[in-house]
Amino acid sequence: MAVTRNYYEFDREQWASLHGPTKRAEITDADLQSVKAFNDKISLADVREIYWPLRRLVYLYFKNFRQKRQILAHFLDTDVGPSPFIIGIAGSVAVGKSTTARLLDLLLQRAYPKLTVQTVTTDGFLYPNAILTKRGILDRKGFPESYDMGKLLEVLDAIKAGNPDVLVPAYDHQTYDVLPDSQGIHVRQPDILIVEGINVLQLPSNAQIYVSDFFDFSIYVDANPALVEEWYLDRFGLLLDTAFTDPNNYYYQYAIGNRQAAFAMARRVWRDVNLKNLKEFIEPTRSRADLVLHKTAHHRIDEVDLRKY
Ligand SMILES: Nc1ncnc2c1ncn2[C@@H]1O[C@H](COP(=O)(O)OP(=O)(O)O)[C@@H](O)[C@H]1O
Ligand SMILES: CC(C)(COP(=O)(O)O)[C@@H](O)C(=O)NCCC(=O)O
Repeated sequence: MAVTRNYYEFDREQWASLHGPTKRAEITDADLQSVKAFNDKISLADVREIYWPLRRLVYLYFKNFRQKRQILAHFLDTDVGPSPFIIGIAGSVAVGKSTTARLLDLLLQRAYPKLTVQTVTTDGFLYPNAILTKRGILDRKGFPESYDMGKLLEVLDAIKAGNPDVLVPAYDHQTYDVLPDSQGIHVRQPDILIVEGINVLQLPSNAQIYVSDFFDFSIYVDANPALVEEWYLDRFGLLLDTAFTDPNNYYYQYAIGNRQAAFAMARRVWRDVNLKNLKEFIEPTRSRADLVLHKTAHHRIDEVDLRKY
């Protein structure tokens, strides 16, 4: 293990050895199959070698968090009430944040069935298209000014304070717009909450409080932007053949039109919007994460960096 800057750096083999003593008892082959079912492209080797140690680390931090809450209650001689352990997951558009979030969610639930785990994404905090259009920033979707960060902070505050039912707005990639509140997600005092989004480690200037102030653990999913572009275009190609063929879809015109023109448009969107956003606003937040999962070709994780302090 090499220690550099503020991180311990592990290659894949070193990280895989940190699975802990109970690894085999906790997860069965049937569980692995259910992981596979949720995304058939997930490598089971990644689950064993990367996600089992990660789940163990998260659980150790979770136990420590609970102990600290008990100490606080003891000190104050009062019931401090429930408060979730919150995990933030950041990284580029299409790097695999939501896949990482869902996988970690599933593995935690499998290993610790008495705990409740919920996952939310921050894209529901984008301003509606009508507002973005009015402000002339529809082509800046995903950039800091396209999110209602005040609302995100309020919602996280309510969740962290143990509010029994907090509504998290949702985003629909189909219509390319935020959904009405009736279709939001209700966060109901989970033990662990995973919050995934490109902006979760950002520090907006003049803010008094940051999203990451609510996190007890944070992960940055990292990869070479040239690879992420490939994954973005792969996903675009898949959607072109499936979701985009729905006439209500924002990209429907491309699904029924010339395929080459559609890909040319997707490459432009990648270059002018998502890559620009990655370089200017997302990548600079990497050094704030507690853990960096670095991916190479085919989403294979080849290095894990763990923050020292
Ligand atoms: N570990 C993985 N193995 C294989 N494919 C993956 C993996 N993680 C993500 N993908 C694929 O990469 C694309 C982007 O992943 P996604 O989780 O949707 O990214 P994000 O939430 O960061 O935009 C999707 O097509 C997804 O199926
Ligand atoms: C809604 C998003 C900003 C969020 O990204 P995600 O959480 O899916 O990684 C992104 O998917 C997006 O729509 N970007 C704008 C440019 C584009 O159409 O890709």
